[in-house]
Formats: sequence, structure tokens, C-alpha cells
Amino acid sequence: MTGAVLSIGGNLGDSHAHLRAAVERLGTAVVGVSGVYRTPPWGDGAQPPYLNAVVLVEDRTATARDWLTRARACEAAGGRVRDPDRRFGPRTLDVDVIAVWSDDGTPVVSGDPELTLPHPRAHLRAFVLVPWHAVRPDAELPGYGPIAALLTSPEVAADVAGVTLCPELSLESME
Ligand SMILES: Nc1ncnc2c1ncn2[C@@H]1O[C@H](COP(=O)(O)OP(=O)(O)OP(=O)(O)O)[C@@H](O)[C@H]1O
Ligand SMILES: Nc1nc2c(c(=O)[nH]1)N=C(CO)CN2
Repeated sequence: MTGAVLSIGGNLGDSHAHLRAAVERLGTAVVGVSGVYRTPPWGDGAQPPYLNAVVLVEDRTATARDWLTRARACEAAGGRVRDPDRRFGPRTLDVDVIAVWSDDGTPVVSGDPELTLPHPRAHLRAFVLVPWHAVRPDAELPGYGPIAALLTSPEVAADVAGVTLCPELSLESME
């Protein structure tokens, strides 16, 4: 069995509907979802704000690679189109595998460019850390330490205030 933290986000089309569809597609593997947050674009400022959330998943049979496959299936179903000239550009739905743990709690570490674990930019992203911290305040990002501490790091702290909860856009009923 593996458990994983997935980051879901989007800023094109009906982003709330895309997030809901992703949670629905992940199905019975979902063991927790954060609230929905409105977040300033990270890495490429010339685009609309995003909606972001974090989904906690577990599956007795899933490998780490299976989570990437499922993430890509969600993105494809959400009409995700990659723009090779705009790495951090706008998208209907982005599903990133932030971290994976084996059933004994050991983090899965991978330097494979197809699936780097933990996600190499998660520790820099308030749009990942704020929702994750809200659902699992004691969580640790393997190799980087407690997410509570990461939220106060210089790279992240300035972005935290811009990440705002949208209580009217809950995903809770999808669990
Ligand atoms: N932990 C990971 N989660 C998701 N994709 C990953 C991961 N590690 C490596 N990748 C690879 O990254 C490639 C680019 O993914 P994608 O286009 O979704 O990036 P992005 O969302 O624009 O940027 P970022 O990865 O910084 O969020 C994919 O082909 C995927 O195989
Ligand atoms: N706020 C926010 N910014 C982003 C996001 C995202 O999900 N939320 N995803 C990106 C893809 O790498 C790039 N920038």
C-alpha cells in the first residue's frame, strides 16, 4: 500500500468544477481533502489567480508510479493542454504528486525526471503548503522537514498571505 499527497489546481475554465472532477476521479482512494484556496500565480505572474487544494490518497495496490498515472488521467480528463513555451503557464487542471509513503511510513524518494519524489518545488509553494498544513498540521515533507516550518521560510512566507480560503467552494462532500 502507498499513501500520497496530491496537489490539484487550475486557473482556466470552471476551476472549481475541475477540482471536483479530479477528486471524484480519484474515488475511494481519497482519505482527505483540504479546502479550496484562491492563490496568486506562482512562477509566471501574467495569468489569472488559481484555485488550489490538496488531496490525501491511499490505496492498498498503488505504486508511486500509479499515482502519477492517475494524476495524468485526471489532467487529461480535465482537458489539460501543455504549452511548451510556458512552463508555469495557465491550465485547466494540474495534478502534482507531492510525496508518497510506503505502508510502513517510509517516504518514497526518486530522482527520476518522470516522477521526482518528493516533488522538487513543493517546498517553495505556499499554494501546496497552506492547504496541506490546514488538513495535516503535523505533516512533514520528506527531506525538507515539517511543513509548518517551511511556511515560515523566506521563500514561502511572503506568499502565504495571498493564499485565501474560499469556504463557499468546498470539496468536502466529494470524499
Ligand atoms: N512529482 C511529480 N508530480 C507530477 N509530475 C512530475 C513529478 N515529477 C516529475 N514530473 C514530471 O513533470 C513533467 C511536467 O509536468 P507538468 O507539465 O504537470 O509540470 P507543471 O505542473 O507545469 O510544473 P510543476 O511540475 O512545477 O508543477 C511531467 O511529464 C511529469 O512526468
Ligand atoms: N497559484 C498557483 N500557481 C501555479 C500553479 C498552481 O497550481 N497554483 N501551478 C503551476 C504549475 O507548475 C504554476 N503556478
